[in-house]
Amino acid sequence: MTQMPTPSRPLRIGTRGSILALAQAHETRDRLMAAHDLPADAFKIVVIRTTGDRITDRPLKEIGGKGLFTREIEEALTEGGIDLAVHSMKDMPTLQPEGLVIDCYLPREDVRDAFVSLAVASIADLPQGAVVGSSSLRRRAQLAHRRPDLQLVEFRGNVQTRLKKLEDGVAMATFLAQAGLNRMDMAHVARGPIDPDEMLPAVAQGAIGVERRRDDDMADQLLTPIHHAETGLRIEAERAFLARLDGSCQTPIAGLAELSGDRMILRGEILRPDGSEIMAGRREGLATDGAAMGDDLAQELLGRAGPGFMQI
Ligand SMILES: NCc1[nH]cc(CCC(=O)O)c1CC(=O)O
Repeated sequence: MTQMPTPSRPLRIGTRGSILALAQAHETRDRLMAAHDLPADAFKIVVIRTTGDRITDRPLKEIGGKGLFTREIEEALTEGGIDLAVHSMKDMPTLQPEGLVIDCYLPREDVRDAFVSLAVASIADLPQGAVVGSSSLRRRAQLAHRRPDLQLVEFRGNVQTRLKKLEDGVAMATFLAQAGLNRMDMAHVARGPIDPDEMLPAVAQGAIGVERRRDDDMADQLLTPIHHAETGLRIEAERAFLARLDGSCQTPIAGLAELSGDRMILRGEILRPDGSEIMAGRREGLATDGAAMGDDLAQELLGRAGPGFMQI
């Protein structure tokens, strides 16, 4: 336990207001309380509404731009309205604004996608031509690649909205991150996680990062004992892979780093949005070399794909 100065005011933790985001903010607060033996009222959770929360009637890829779920939160952090920001790393742009840094990661949850259906137990059990709901470019492309017979429809909204759509017969199945379901105690709504060999997850899926102002030494000291180093190494590798590819958020990208002792295996893939083509590869090396492995793997895939691949 570190000896912390008694804060003269509560430490403000910024988050989105969704049930999942609040669960993540509370987990962060609880870990900080335990690490520093601080009471709950040493912290204040501040809910911030983002562009992605406001616009619910259009697919996110149409709204475009990076950081739909994070921009307003980062602005509040920069301006000093909050002291920490808790993020799903999956939603984070690869670069943080000047003056902000993410160097604290909580232990990663399940990285896998979950299959959700009231009718069938798995992708393989979906009948020919079945309708599947997803607005994720990656999941749509991966599914189209595996099962070109399926019909894809846009599906947005929170878990409840999506389950209602399944009940109403809008689609026979959909996908959610297993991590989000676990954190909301809602794993029972899914049929179970999908093996990454079948559907490679999004970069940083299941990982929570805590952002702070770079020059805020108090925040740095607070966060150091709750940082999970293994998660940090994996996210560093996956995000280096993403950063090299990231020219357009219109390209389906998947990536997953796994550790075995001091070794890391990084898998990555890029797909055509219609699933007609996939470029996949892997790197193995020292866990501490993840950033170089990610960058190198991305360059290999870009080279194999050729210049036209990343544009639609
Ligand atoms: N794109 C929204 C989003 N951002 C993070 C999660 C889930 C939690 C996580 O991956 O950490 C989700 C929902 C989902 O994909 O089902």
